[in-house]
Amino acid sequence: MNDDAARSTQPERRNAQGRERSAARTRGDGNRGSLAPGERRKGTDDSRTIAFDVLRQVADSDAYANLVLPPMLRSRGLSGRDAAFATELTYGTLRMRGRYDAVIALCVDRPLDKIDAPVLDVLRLGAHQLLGMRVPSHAAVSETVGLARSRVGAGSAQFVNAVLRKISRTELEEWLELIEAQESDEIAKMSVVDSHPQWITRAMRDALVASGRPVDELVSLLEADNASPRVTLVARPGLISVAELGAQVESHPGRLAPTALILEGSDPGAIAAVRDGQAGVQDEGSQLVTLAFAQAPLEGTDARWLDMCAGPGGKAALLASIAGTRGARIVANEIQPHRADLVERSLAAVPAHSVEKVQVWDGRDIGTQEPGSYDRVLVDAPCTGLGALRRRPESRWRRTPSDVKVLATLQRELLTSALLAVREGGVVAYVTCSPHLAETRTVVSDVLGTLPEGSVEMLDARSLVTEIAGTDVPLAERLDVQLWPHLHGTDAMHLTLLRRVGSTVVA
Ligand SMILES: C[S@@+](CC[C@H](N)C(=O)[O-])C[C@H]1O[C@@H](n2cnc3c(N)ncnc32)[C@H](O)[C@@H]1O
Repeated sequence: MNDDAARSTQPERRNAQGRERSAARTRGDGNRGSLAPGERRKGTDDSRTIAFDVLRQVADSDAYANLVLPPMLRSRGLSGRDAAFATELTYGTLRMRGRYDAVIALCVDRPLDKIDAPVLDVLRLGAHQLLGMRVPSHAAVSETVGLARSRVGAGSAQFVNAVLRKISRTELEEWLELIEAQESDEIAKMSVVDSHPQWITRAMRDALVASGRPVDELVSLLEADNASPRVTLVARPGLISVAELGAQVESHPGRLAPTALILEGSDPGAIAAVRDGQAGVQDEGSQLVTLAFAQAPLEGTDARWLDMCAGPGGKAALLASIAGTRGARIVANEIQPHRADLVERSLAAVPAHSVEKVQVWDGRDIGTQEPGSYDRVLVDAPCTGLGALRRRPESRWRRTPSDVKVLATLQRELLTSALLAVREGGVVAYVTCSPHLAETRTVVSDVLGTLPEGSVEMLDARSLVTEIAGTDVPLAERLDVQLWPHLHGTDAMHLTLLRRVGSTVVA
C-alpha cells in the first residue's frame, strides 16, 4: 500500500466535541519519554530492532518484556543512551498500544486485525517515536521504515512509510481529540486516550471511589500507570542501614517507608549491596505493607511467621531480616518450585537463624495441615497485578475479566487457610498488588462471612501505616489500606490486617 492507499481523512484542528480538555488530560507530555535523540546515532537501528524483537516475543510467546529486554540488550551489546532508547521504545509502545492502535486505525483502510501482526508492531513502534518520544519525524519515519524493510519485507515497508507519514502530519493533541471523538461514553474516551482496556478503567474507577477518592482523579491514576516508575531500593533491617546504602548509591530517601531509597539511576545490578542481598529492589508500597504486617500488635509469643505465597521472595527477604532483629523465624512457602528457588536466592544474606525453611507447598493446605501454628501469616496473594501496570507494560492487554474470577476463588481459599494456620491472637495480613474490589475487600468480606461470628477481627491497618509513613499520607478513613500510584507514588497495593480471636472452625 502507498501513501494514497492510507486513509486521507485530515484531522480537524480543534476539539472534536467543541469542549475544553481537563488540565490533566491535556498533559500528553506526561507520556513522552525524556530522551531526545536529535540526530541519527550509531546503534539506533539496533535499538529499534531490539524493541521490535521484544514486542514479537511478547506477542508470540507470552513473554514478559521486563524479563526479555535486559538480557537481549546485554547479548547484543547495547548500553548507555542506546539501551535507554530501546527500553523507552519497548515499554512505551507496549503501554500506549491502545492509544496508538486507535490512531493507526484512523490512518488505514482496513480493520487492524487484517494487518499482519509484525507489521502492526512496527507501526506501533513508529507511532510511539512520533507521538510519545521526542524523535524528530524524519528520523522516526525513515528508521522505522528501515526496520520494516529488514524485518517484515519491502512491500510492507511502503505501507509503513505511508501510515507513519500520515501520523507525523498531525500533533499528538489533535490525535487525542480525534480518537476520543470516536468513542461515545466517558470511560471509553478515557480508556482510548490513556490506553487502558475499558474493563480495567471501570475497575479502577470503582476501587478509587470506594477508597474515598474523587472520581475525577481517575485520569491521574491512568496517567500514573503510563509513567515509568523510579527504581526503589529496600535496605533490609539488620543487614544494612538506609544511611549505609545511601552512601553507596546516588539516591534519595523514600517518602513512605523508612527502609526505602529512590535510586537516581536505573541499574541496581551495579550496586554491591543489591548483588549480595543486603538490599533489594522493591516497590515502596510493598515495603510499607510488609512493615505494617510485621509491626501489627500481638500479645504473647511472636516467634514463628509464615509467608504463604513467597515467590520470588521480595517480602520474604524483608520479613526475614526484620525477624532476625526480633528473634523470630520465617517459613517461606511457595507453590512453584522455580519460584521457591528464587526465594532461596533472595534470602541469601539474611541470618540463617531467621529462616526456618523454604518449602514448596500449596498454601491452601497449610491451614488444615498445620492449624494454629503461626504467630503471623502473610498472604501476598496471587492477583491480576492491576496495581502494578506501570511496571508490567504488556499486562493490561493480557489480563481478562475472567482472570479476576479465577484468582478471587484462589484468594479466598488462601485467606481461609491463613486464618486456620494462625494461632488464636495471631495476625494475618491479606495483601494484593491489585486494587480491584473483587480481589480485595470482597475476598475479605466473603471469607469472614464463612467463619464463626466473632472469630476474626479487623485491625486498624490505616493507623499502623500512618505511624510508619507519617500523618500527611492520604488514606481513606477505613481499617484497610489502599495505596495508589498517582497519590503515593507506589504500586496500588491493598492491605487488610486481621486478628484471630477465637476458633475459626465451625463447631
Ligand atoms: C504476588 S506473588 C508473591 C510475591 C512475593 N510475596 C514477593 O514479595 O516477592 C504470589 C505468589 O503466590 C504463588 N502461589 C500461587 N498459588 C499458590 C498457592 N496455592 N500456594 C502457595 N503459593 C501460591 C505464586 O506462584 C506467586 O509466586
